[in-house]
Amino acid sequence: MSTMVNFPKYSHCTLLFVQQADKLLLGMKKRGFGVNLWNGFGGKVDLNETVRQAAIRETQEECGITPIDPKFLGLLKFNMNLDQKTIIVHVFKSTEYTGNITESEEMLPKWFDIDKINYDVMWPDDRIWYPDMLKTNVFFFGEYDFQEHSVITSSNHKIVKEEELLALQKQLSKIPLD
Ligand SMILES: Nc1[nH]c(=O)nc2c1ncn2[C@H]1C[C@H](O)[C@@H](COP(=O)(O)OP(=O)(O)OP(=O)(O)O)O1
Repeated sequence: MSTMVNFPKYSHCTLLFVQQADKLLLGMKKRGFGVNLWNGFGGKVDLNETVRQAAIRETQEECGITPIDPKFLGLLKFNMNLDQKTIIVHVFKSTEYTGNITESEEMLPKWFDIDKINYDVMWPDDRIWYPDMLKTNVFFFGEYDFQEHSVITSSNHKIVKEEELLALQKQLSKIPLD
């Protein structure tokens, strides 16, 4: 049975991927939440910015590039029992970018062959939703309960229509997408 909960504390975050042909750009988090794990680029949405602006800014800050026309693909809701908070993550993907990929204090960027992504060195939910994120024109919603940061106690991943995703975004986040 699902134990999905809503904690009073919400944190609104972004996660952006750059995918080109059979390659995906990931970064290894060098400090803070999710340290040593490989993931897309992102962080918390600041006051007075839209979610999409935050996704672009975080990518610029973390790996030096500006993603072009990031597509909003998915929403992830993480109930973190240990911290008694819910993290809402907005997932974006771009195929083009400007600038040079550079290491930052926060992230070590690296291109991966999509068929060689090692989910053992990533957040445990990633192996569930990355396969859909890597497709084209697939939209998804997922909710995950975490006991500790590395243990998922229940999960619910589903593919949704783009309109449903936009409606869910409005429902779960007070911050406008654009
Ligand atoms: N279970 C999970 N699976 C996943 O793939 N990414 C997760 C995740 N939980 C959090 N993230 C990602 C989303 C977001 O990009 C990032 C949020 O971490 P933080 O809030 O610590 O961000 P930052 O360290 O960049 O903080 P700021 O720069 O202060 O915003 O971690």
